[in-house]
Amino acid sequence: MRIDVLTIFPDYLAPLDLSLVGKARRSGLLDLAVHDLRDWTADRHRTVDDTPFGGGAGMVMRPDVWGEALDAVLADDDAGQPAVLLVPGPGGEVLTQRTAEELAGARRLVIACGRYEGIDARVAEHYATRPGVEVREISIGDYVLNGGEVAALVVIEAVARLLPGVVGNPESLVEESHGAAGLLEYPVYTKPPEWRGHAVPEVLTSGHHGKVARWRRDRALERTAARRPDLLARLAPDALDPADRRV
Ligand SMILES: Nc1cc(-c2cccs2)n[nH]1
Repeated sequence: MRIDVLTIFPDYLAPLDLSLVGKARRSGLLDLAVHDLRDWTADRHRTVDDTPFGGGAGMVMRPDVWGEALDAVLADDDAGQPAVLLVPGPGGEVLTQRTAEELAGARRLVIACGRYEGIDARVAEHYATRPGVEVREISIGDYVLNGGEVAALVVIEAVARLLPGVVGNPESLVEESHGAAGLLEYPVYTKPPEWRGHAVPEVLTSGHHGKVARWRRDRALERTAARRPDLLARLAPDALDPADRRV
């Protein structure tokens, strides 16, 4: 997968050199480039914004600069791959694990990080008509950030970890919260067996794999019912087996 990020704060994306995403880039599993939007400005001051038509506070990001940048980035591809143009914003579709799974299936993501009061609306309008480009505005939650860079980091991590080969044990993707099982994850423990008077649940040290699996499933169901009953309601009817019903 190829991901291009356009931003006026490239250093905000420095964490993408670290940990699993950094490893995926170095191993070639993920081709990720961060671009400084100001490289496509034409004036001495490298201006990317201007006052809003209709008045009001703040500044709006100029369509001409974004147009030059996006044309250049979209044109730079090996075989005319279709691209998803992601525009982070509080008014977008809220990112869920399902969205991340969908995006992980894309060949290319281009992420346009807005700042100020946002990007001129004609940019999204224009690229939505571009063959081979799908425009999606993405929110990472119902709160307001100062720019799209943090949202880009969240989207990239949620997507990159789903790419084959990025996480060591793909099985762990099934039982994590919001994973394929559709439940919250069960509680986990490691050594020492007793810590400050708290013992590890005996079943986990019994060596009885069937009982451990049942215990974990029960805890995941209990947690989901207590904290996120909405997730239980969404489960496919056949996702719960008779043994689950007793939780
Ligand atoms: N979820 C979310 C995204 C955002 C912003 C993206 C770009 C500017 S503000 N705020 N909240």
